[in-house]
Amino acid sequence: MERRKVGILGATGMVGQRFIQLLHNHPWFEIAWLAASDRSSGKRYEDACRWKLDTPLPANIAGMTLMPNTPEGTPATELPKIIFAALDSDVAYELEPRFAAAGCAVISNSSAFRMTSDVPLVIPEVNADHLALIEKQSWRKDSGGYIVTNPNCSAIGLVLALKPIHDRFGIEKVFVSTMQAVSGAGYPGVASLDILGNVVPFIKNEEEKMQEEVGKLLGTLSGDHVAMLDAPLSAHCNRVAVEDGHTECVSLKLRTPATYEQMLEAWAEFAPLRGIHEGHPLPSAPDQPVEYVDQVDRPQPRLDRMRGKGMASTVGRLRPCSLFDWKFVVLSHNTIRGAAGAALLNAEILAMLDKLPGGKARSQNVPVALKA
Ligand SMILES: NC(=O)C1=CN([C@@H]2O[C@H](COP(=O)(O)OP(=O)(O)OC[C@H]3O[C@@H](n4cnc5c(N)ncnc54)[C@H](OP(=O)(O)O)[C@@H]3O)[C@@H](O)[C@H]2O)C=CC1
Ligand SMILES: N[C@@H](CC(=O)OP(=O)(O)O)C(=O)O
Repeated sequence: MERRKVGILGATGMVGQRFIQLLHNHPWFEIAWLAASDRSSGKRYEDACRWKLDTPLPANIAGMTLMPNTPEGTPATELPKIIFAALDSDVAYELEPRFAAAGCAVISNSSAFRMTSDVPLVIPEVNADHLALIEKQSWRKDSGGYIVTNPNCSAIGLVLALKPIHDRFGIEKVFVSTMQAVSGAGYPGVASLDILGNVVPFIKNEEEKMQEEVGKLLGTLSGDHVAMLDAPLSAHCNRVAVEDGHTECVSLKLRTPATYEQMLEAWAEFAPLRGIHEGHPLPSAPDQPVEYVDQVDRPQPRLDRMRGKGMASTVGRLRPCSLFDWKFVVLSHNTIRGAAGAALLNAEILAMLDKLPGGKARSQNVPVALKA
């Protein structure tokens, strides 16, 4: 089957590189267009980018020329209708709407529009029904284009672990303290003299983003907006000297009591995309979105971040909490499940729902709950 052409905005950055890695040999999508800042425009990708991943830069990408970063900079017939965006939020704020207005599906990583009422903030296993909001966007009505976002990298791992618990027992309040990898700050990111042998107890805007995004992700779609989850969350966010993988210590108060076995059962049985998997797999979806590890000293970033090819959220150390009900540790890969892999999964579910511009349905077998 012919693959759909896609573009990457911010292709030279940490998340842009992950997009290239994850899209290499993707069964549904093919990279046809790359752009970054004006500094990079017109250069060959291998000359503009400092490739930082542990797999080789694909040869077909190395020689591609970076295009201007506006839709007008590329002839309309050559501009892909699916754009993965990995831009800093101030740049995204300006550029993403221009691509949506030009008829592109903008699958964004950035925080710029996550909390905008008609923009879906989506983790497919958690709230795929929120994708219906794209139909409320003026770009969609005018040109067919739209913006869909994935959450902050710390919010994603946490919400995957919270969702099955919330569905069964209800969440009343959450306290979370993070230990976030340096790759989360992009490249070159945090200076080595600031982070080596050190912990930095501040990441700009991170605590605020976690607090509000969790409310939207676990909220309820109500017509043209999402009614936020009514449960307070307090976050402490810290930068630690880890390369990849965000670790989070979580304490939870539930609305109805749950036993240890019931908590583990909720995580083990959480497989909302499995029905879709059976006939028409989403290529990037992990079979088990939340994996529980029994060992007393896990999860650990180096040992557990690649579970589910970097798309699983790993939970461990479930134990009673003397302040709330339960406490545990969550780990997820910040540039795969927390960024490029999350966006790719959003694009895959949009393809399956036949919502990508210029496409045709991947499946006749879309579960009723997802028929947005
Ligand atoms: N790293 C992570 O773990 C996560 C990151 N994110 C978000 O993803 C986005 C990208 O992050 P990350 O890849 O880490 O950042 P980087 O700093 O590594 O990369 C930034 C990218 O944006 C490009 N860029 C910079 N200025 C402009 C401009 N004016 N116009 C067009 N392109 C521009 C850069 O191009 P050039 O090389 O030419 O300068 C580069 O490709 C951010 O919004 C970030 O918050 C989200 C979740 C996790
Ligand atoms: N701020 C995160 C990464 C990130 O870019 O978050 P966001 O996508 O919300 O801007 C970190 O430093 O680890």
